[in-house]
Amino acid sequence: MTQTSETGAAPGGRRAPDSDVRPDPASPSEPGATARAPTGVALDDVSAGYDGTPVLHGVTAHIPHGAVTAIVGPNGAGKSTMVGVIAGVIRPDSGTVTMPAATRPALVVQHSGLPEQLPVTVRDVVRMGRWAHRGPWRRLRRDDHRLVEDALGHLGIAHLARRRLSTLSGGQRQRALVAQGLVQHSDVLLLDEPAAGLDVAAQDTIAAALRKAAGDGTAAVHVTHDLAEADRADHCVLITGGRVLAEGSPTDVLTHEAVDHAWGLDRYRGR
Ligand SMILES: Nc1ncnc2c1ncn2[C@@H]1O[C@H](COP(=O)(O)OP(=O)(O)OP(=O)(O)O)[C@@H](O)[C@H]1O
Repeated sequence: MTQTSETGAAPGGRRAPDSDVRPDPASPSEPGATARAPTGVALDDVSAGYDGTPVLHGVTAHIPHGAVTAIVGPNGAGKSTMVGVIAGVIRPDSGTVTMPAATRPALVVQHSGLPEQLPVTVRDVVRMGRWAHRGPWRRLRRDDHRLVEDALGHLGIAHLARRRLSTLSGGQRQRALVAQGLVQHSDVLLLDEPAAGLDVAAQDTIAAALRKAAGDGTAAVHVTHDLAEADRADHCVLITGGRVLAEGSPTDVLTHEAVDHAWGLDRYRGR
């Protein structure tokens, strides 16, 4: 049984016969399910890329539940590709991704990836997050509406709920997208550079949302270039050149030596 068949492949994403995305039978995923096994998402020797060009090379990593995980690395390291593989929108060429049974990871991309004139309000965008449970354009239930209003509140955008998304600032849009990710109540929440270009208040709001999701038992993952923010995560994966350079607690991973090596700064030392 695989889960990627439900999610489809991203443009250029391919699936090889020896790749697999496996449900973890030990862990439930429906909202309200509380007895999550402390397993998380496991990537085992995953290779993936685009149109025959490899990007990830034998990535093995563990994304724990009930924790905030930061994925860091230089530009082009493969962070978004790794998140895409976990989300199931990029099919591995080989290797396995194991996650809780029936989980549909919630993926939040950057606001800059949205069509400029999308004719939807902020509340519409957040409601769409419930489609994972109800189906597209289906009538939402009272519980769904409550979750939507809660998420609008958590992200500090309740007062913007009736505004068209296209009329908002970048930071406000990003908050709406994170709210959409939150209401999916997935076991696995993936935010790709959620705080890029945002002010300190917006960054704090999104960090708090990640922390809350982790507190609810979710594997809350964010890609970030902010090493101070990564340092506040519970778990950190440092990748460079499509390979995991280090994984573990931020203190263990984000050493001067590892950071210098990953970003190629060691060649500037000693000048
Ligand atoms: N849709 C795509 N088609 C082809 N190549 C791609 C695609 N998306 C990314 N790549 C390539 O894959 C490599 C890794 O890209 P990826 O976006 O995963 O890196 P990243 O670590 O997230 O980078 P950044 O920090 O710059 O966002 C890069 O060389 C990039 O050019």
